[in-house]
Amino acid sequence: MIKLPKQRVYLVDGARTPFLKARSGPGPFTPVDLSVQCGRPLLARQKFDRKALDLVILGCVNVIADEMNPARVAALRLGLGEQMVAFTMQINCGSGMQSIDTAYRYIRDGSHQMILAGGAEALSHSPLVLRNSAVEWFGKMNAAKGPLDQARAMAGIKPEFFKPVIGLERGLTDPITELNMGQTAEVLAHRFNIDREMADTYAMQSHHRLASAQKDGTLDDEVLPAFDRDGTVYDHDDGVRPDSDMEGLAKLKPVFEKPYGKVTAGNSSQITDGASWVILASQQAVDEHGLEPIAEIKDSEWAALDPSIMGLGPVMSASPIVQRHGLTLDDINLWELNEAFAAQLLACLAAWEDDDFCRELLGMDKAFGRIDRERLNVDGGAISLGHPVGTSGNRIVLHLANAMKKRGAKRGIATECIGGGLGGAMLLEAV
Ligand SMILES: CC(=O)SCCNC(=O)CCNC(=O)[C@H](O)C(C)(C)COP(=O)(O)OP(=O)(O)OC[C@H]1O[C@@H](n2cnc3c(N)ncnc32)[C@H](O)[C@@H]1OP(=O)(O)O
Repeated sequence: MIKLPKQRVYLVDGARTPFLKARSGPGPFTPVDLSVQCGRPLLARQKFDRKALDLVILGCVNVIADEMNPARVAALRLGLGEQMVAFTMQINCGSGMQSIDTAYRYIRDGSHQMILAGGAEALSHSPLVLRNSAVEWFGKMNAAKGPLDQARAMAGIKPEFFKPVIGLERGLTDPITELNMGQTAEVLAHRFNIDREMADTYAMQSHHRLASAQKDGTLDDEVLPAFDRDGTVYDHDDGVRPDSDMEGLAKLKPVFEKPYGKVTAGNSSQITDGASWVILASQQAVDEHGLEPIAEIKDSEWAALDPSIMGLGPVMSASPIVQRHGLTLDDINLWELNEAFAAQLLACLAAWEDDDFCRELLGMDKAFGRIDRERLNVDGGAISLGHPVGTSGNRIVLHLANAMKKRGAKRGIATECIGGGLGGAMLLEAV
């Protein structure tokens, strides 16, 4: 058997679009448009020739019909040439991290030197799935020959045809448990006693942190403006509410469990469009092209758990990484834990502090420990900037690398929960 050399893998640069809140209709950009919008300026600022890239991988949950394999469509629109191999990955909210992990493993194992790995999602363009009777009716309409046939087919129209089976909830219901993602957060709020005040306090902090990062220029290299065909410029994450306060948050009614639930529009991640790319390179590519890495990727882990408590995916995936490196939670200087819901994130923190949970699910003899809140999601997260599901995993790795560099942090973990009962985590180290 051929044994390939293990190479060190570096994150050398990355960028994303602003995250744009999905409003009533389709937003200005499709997943590929978003990928091209941030991919073009990202590649333009590199020293290396585009031909030095070996592969393009893109995570995307809701692929749209005229952009099948969006990775390849984006690669061609980015001018990466007909020879560029490009594939798309789907593992729900883990898609954008899975693209980085796959790139990391290819480079580490020696088969590739430099890979463009991204995530793209336009939730405002999510396909509407119609019931079979409606699809049959559209088929008859299409096949109708002549006005009489058409009139006959038209007469069969029913109002129910216009009610999608999967519609504006955008595929956010788990098919096995039939729980909406928000309901899984309610399960965790109940299990770990997360009350409304705790969830709202966390949500308010997310908005304040993002607002301050936007103001002080922290995101300037990371978030590149996007331009639509009318010349409108989109230059910031537009879901942020800098003036968010406890009074306003407290007025919101629970959305997923009425009337006593804890999860509201204010303490949930937002439905958003956005894309993100990172460039990963081997030591050889770094030396050859004179690149300046931001961080080194040291390890990754995927975990599976009961879909109804999928929100604990970060605990199940990040813990084994910390353990196998002989570290404690306190040795991790920065955390990016995707804010699917405030209650879900707080439940993860509570689980790590819970003797019973750590015994039962992590096989430890007591609680793992406490994560310092000042090291967690330091510049906001999906509650304030939104959660384009196929993109977020990519964004949190990119932002973790940038935040580690800015703050001189030695180690960081990016981790997220994944609908369907999975979790993903990556360990980064300063270079
Ligand atoms: C594995 C995983 O990652 S699972 C997670 C996957 N993602 C999800 O499940 C998405 C979860 N989020 C959602 O489904 C949606 O955001 C919902 C259903 C919770 C809310 O949807 P919407 O009602 O469209 O939310 P919207 O952001 O428009 O807020 C509704 C109202 O709440 C109020 N509101 C929202 N945030 C705040 C806030 N911080 N302060 C005060 N009021 C607020 C506003 O009044 C707003 O209406 P307005 O802006 O028109 O005045």
